[in-house]
Amino acid sequence: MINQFQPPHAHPPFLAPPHPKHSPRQLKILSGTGSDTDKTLFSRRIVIMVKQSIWWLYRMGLKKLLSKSQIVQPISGKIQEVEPSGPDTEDEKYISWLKEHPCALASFHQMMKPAKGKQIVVFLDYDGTLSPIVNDPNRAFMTDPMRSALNDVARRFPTAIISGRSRDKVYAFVKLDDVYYAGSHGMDIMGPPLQVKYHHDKYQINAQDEKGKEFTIFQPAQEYLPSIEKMLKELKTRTCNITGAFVEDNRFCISVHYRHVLEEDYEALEQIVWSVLSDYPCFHMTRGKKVMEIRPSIKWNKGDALEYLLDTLGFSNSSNVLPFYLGDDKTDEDAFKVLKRRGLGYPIVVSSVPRETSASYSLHDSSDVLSFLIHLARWGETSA
Ligand SMILES: O=P(O)(O)OC[C@H]1O[C@H](O[C@H]2O[C@H](CO)[C@@H](O)[C@H](O)[C@H]2O)[C@H](O)[C@@H](O)[C@@H]1O
Repeated sequence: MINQFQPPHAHPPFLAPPHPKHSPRQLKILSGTGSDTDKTLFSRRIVIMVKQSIWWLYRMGLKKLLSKSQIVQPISGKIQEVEPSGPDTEDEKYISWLKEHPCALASFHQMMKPAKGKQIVVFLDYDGTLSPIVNDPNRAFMTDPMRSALNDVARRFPTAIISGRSRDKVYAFVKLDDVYYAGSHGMDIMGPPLQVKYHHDKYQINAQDEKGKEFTIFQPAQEYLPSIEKMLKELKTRTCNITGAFVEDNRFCISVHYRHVLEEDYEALEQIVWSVLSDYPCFHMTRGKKVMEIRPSIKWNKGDALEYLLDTLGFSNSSNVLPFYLGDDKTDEDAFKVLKRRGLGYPIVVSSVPRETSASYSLHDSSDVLSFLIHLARWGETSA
C-alpha cells in the first residue's frame, strides 16, 4: 500500500536545530549572517520552509477529508485507497471499521450496478434510522424532508417500515399510505394483499381501508395479547415510583425505557422487570437503546417479517429482487442476517460508532439515511 502522506523530504531541513556538527558556513546560513552567496542559500532555505509548511497544511487538510471519505485524490492525480496506520482515536477507529462496512453513500453507484432489471424493495427501521434518537420516545418525529424522500422512494419501489413500536404509532409518525408497516418487531404486519395463502394463515386476515385499498394483516402473536395487557398494567403500577421510568405499550410487546432513570435506580427497575417476567414464562426480554423490551417467546423477529413481506410481495425464492434493509438497532441484526444468509441485497447498519454487525454497508446517522433515500429515489426516476 502506498503511503501518500510521505512528505517530499523525510527530514525537513527547517526542523533541524543547529547542531554542534554544523560547519561555520552552515551556522552562518542558519543564522542568516554571512556572504551574499550564504544569504542566497538562506533565502532558498526560507522558500523550502514555506513549501514544507504548505505541504504539512495540505496533509492536515487531507486527514480531515478522510473522516468523510476513504478515497482521496492525491497530487499525482491517481486515485488511491488510504490505509490509516493503527487506529488510535475514535475517528480513526471508525475509519478503520468503514473498511469492513463501507459507507453506502460513497458506494452508491457501485451498489446499484446489479440493480438493473431487478426489483428493488426497501425495508427501514424507524427509531434511529428514519428519525434520530431523541430523549422523549413520544416525540421521535420524522422531519418533512425525510417524509418527502421516503414518499419518493415508496412511489417507485415497494417500501416497508419494520419497527419495535406499535404499528399505529409508527403510522402516526410517518403518515404515508404507500408504505407497508410492520409494528411490534414484525409481529403486527400490514402488508400487500395475498395472492396465495401464507403458511401461517390462521394469523392473517384480508381487509380493505376506507378508500377500498386491499391489504393483509398478519399477527402471529395474537394469543399473547391478554397476557401483554396484564403485564403492561403491572409494569406501569410497579415502576411508577421510579423517577424517569417509562413503560410504552407497543401492542404485541412492551418497552421499559430507562433513558431518564438515575443510575442508582436502574437496578431496582431491572429487578421489577425480571420479577414481572418470572410470572410470564412465555415472554422474554431483549435490550435496545436505553430500553428493555418484553416480547412473546415466539420464533418471529424482524428477519421473519422481512421474509414474510418478500414472500407476500411475490419474491419467494426469487433472485430477481434486490432488497435494502436500513436499521440501527440490535433487533435489526435479525433482518441483516436473513439477507446475508440468502445472499440477497444490502443490509445497511446506521451507526456513528464501530460495532459488531452482520450488515455489509453502513450509514453514519439518520441524515445520511435521508441522503441515501434521495439518491435512491433519483436513481429510480432516471432508470425507470
Ligand atoms: O425498531 P425501532 O423502530 O428502532 O424501535 C426500537 C425502540 O425505539 C424507540 O425507543 C428508542 O427511541 C426513542 C426515541 O428516539 C429513545 O428515546 C429511546 O431511548 C430508544 O430506545 C421506542 O420508543 C421503543 O418502543 C422501541 O422499542
